[in-house]
Amino acid sequence: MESQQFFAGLCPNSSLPSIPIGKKPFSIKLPPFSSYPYNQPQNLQIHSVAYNPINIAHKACYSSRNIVCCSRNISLQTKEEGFEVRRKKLAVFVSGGGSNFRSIHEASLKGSIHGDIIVLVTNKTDCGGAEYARNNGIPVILFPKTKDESDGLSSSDLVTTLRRLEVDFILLAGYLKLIPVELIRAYRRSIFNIHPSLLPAFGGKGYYGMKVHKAVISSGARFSGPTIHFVDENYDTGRILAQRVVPVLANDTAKELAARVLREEHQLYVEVVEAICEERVVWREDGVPLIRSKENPNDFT
Ligand SMILES: Nc1nc2c(c(=O)[nH]1)N[C@@H](CN(C=O)c1ccc(C(=O)N[C@@H](CCC(=O)O)C(=O)O)cc1)CN2
Ligand SMILES: NCC(=O)N[C@@H]1O[C@H](COP(=O)([O-])[O-])[C@@H](O)[C@H]1O
Repeated sequence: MESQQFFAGLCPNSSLPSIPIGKKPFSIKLPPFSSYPYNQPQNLQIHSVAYNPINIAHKACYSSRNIVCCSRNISLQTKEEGFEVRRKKLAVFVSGGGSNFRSIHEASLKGSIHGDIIVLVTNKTDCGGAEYARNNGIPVILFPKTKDESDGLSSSDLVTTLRRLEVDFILLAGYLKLIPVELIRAYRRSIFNIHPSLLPAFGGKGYYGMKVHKAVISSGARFSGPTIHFVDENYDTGRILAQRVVPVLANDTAKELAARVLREEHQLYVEVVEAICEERVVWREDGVPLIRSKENPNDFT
């Protein structure tokens, strides 16, 4: 089978070449992989090596049925072949009711998300999300430190704490403060946000909660829906990873539209976090992130 070489979002090196658009990436047959410096599980097929013309570094790209990973020392296995991708550690950031946080937590407990929420971060320790965390034994961290909240963590202390907890991914779910550049640099391609409109429309500073839905209705837009994107230094400008569309009805109130979008958010975020934890996020050559289908490894959304 000719291998397709996509590069899992977990690969530590952003200079990895990704798939050329519309072209099969070149590959060569591997030398006997016993000479490989990678600790490969014996049962995996190594399909090819993608030589990175830029730095001549080469990475073993190997795949099992569902997941391709280009890795240094990440032992990759799939459930179907009796193997297990490492279970991921998640931090969720909230400022309000936390319904997305609850959906993700329930999916983790049910087992569909191959990861655990090990800490909740919030700027409002009395919000609904923080209360749910306390009721479910999830530690709560106050961030950021402000003049009113002096016992909040500083950005550097938050990075240190999340690193010590070995957090793999950060999920923003209704968090209303700007994530500082220190955290973004410490968790490159590992911070995600859900926004309640079809970005890039109706995003940016001032666009949060009901303000978004009111703007959508006022604009006359006929469709809306949630967007999940990577987080960069600015509000809502990171690479889009997933979207869902819902209709905007002629007589919709902002509350009715918000409820319709939120129902989609709960499903979409769980699906995306499942993919993140199963290392099914891959990067197209032009920098667009895609999600590899669990059922058919040749399908991407
Ligand atoms: N560095 C980033 N930080 C955050 C992002 C991001 O994409 N990059 N996303 C936001 C979430 N968000 C939209 O999805 C968002 C949240 C809040 C605001 C906003 O305008 N906030 C107000 C303050 C609101 C408050 O304190 O009650 C403001 O900054 O004036 C816009 C978009 C999370 N962080
Ligand atoms: N711009 C950020 C933003 O508006 N996020 C939105 O806040 C709500 C949080 O609900 P929840 O606390 O019930 O998950 C969600 O609708 C989310 O899209």
